[in-house]
Amino acid sequence: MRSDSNDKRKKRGIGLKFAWNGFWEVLKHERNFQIHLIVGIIIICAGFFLQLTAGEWVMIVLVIGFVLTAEMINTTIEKLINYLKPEIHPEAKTIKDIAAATVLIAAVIAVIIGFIVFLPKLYSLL
Ligand SMILES: Nc1ncnc2c1ncn2[C@@H]1O[C@H](COP(=O)(O)OP(=O)(O)OP(=O)(O)O)[C@@H](O)[C@H]1O
Repeated sequence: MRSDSNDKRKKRGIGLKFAWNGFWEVLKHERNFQIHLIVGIIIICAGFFLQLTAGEWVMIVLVIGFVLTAEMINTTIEKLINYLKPEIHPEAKTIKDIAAATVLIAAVIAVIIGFIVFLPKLYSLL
């Protein structure tokens, strides 16, 4: 019984370690992810400066998470295609283009929400 729960805890720890490895891999090697993360950090600093409300924070944190997650899914799909189909192929192109579109949609939504949240605050500063 006790060893069962120890095993479960150990497995959860290993799972977290693998997830951290994946995050670190993307952080170290993926330029677009690095850019999105830096922009996210700048937006969070601006949020503190402009004293966002709880509701505004929820929206900003959600869209930052949405863009970073989309970027990670895009990277995963690119790596999967490079592994399974390294040669030029029209299906590989379509799959990669659709994965890239996921990031584009997330980024456009993030910019729209950023404008909705930040423009009135910046306007009231002037
Ligand atoms: N095997 C392939 N066959 C056909 N077209 C491909 C293939 N690999 C990539 N492409 C085309 O090149 C584009 C860029 O793919 P690539 O794998 O270089 O992504 P990337 O430039 O690393 O993308 P990101 O900037 O999002 O990391 C794809 O969207 C696709 O249009």
